Amino acid sequence: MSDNAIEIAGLKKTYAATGKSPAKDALKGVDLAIPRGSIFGLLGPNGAGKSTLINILAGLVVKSAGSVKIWGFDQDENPRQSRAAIGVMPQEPHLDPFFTPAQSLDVQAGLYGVPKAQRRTAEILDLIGLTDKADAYARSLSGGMRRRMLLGKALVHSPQILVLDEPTAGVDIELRNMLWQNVRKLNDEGMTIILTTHYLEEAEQMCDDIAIINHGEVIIRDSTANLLGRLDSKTLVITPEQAAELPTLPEAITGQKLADGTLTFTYRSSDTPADAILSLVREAGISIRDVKTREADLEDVFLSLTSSQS
Ligand SMILES: Nc1ncnc2c1ncn2[C@@H]1O[C@H](COP(=O)(O)OP(=O)(O)OP(=O)(O)O)[C@@H](O)[C@H]1O
Repeated sequence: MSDNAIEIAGLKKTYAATGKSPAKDALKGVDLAIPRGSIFGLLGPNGAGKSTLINILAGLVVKSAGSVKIWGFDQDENPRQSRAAIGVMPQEPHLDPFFTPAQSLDVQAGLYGVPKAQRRTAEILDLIGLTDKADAYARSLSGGMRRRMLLGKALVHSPQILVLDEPTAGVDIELRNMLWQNVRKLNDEGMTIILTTHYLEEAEQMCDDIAIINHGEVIIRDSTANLLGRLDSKTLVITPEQAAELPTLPEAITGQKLADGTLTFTYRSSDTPADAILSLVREAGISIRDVKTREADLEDVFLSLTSSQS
């Protein structure tokens, strides 16, 4: 059996033309393998095709071409098994107005054919911190609690793979922390996690591997560590003792004077030692009050890869 949780080959999706909008190739032949046990980030600008990909995995959108294997089960040949292996936490909280949280989880488990004796309602309510709301009226749940329910519902059938579509968009810090703690815990217990997020700092902290999608294609897929190593650019941030102008710089160094008088120097650490910049600054007669360095982060990598394509 393969070591991949997900194997996607030649995946295409064309949304048919409607009224005035022409047909849209949302995925143009995606190949992607997601290792078992990993936390995998699917990133990309708006409209890149991330939701389309996730919705195909979730069985909500029908692909136009290609193959999708979930936990080794081909979606077309073994639809039931492939669906049982994956749980999806969608973006939008939606409320089951007639069910309490406990009932709602129970109904969801029923939809997945989980026998009563194997239902984990109490355990899931505890995980998502809603034990004391188990029997509350649905309408009394806050927006944050409704989000928690989305996570709970994605877990009722004990899937091997959990997909989170923008789980922290617009949520407060407490809920964000709770979500990430749960993601780490589930991953430590062996669950494969796939997530999309617009917060690149979060992806940098959480994900072992990352794929960046742009215009319906995977433009890069690598470990987070390798991606960060791709740009060996560094920035030296200097606060001068007195107001100072940027000195004349060689081509390999890009300088900027910020509104607060701080001078920044961006350079490739493999070509230019920081000392060369400090010498240039001193030779220009600038005395240094403070100096800091900043490494390239995932945002820099993301922009360098996607901006050349748009
Ligand atoms: N149901 C649909 N019918 C027609 N076109 C669609 C449909 N859903 C998405 N698209 C188009 O397909 C492309 C990919 O959209 P998708 O929602 O997958 O991107 P995304 O990367 O998830 O973006 P976002 O981060 O904004 O959610 C976009 O151009 C979008 O307008």
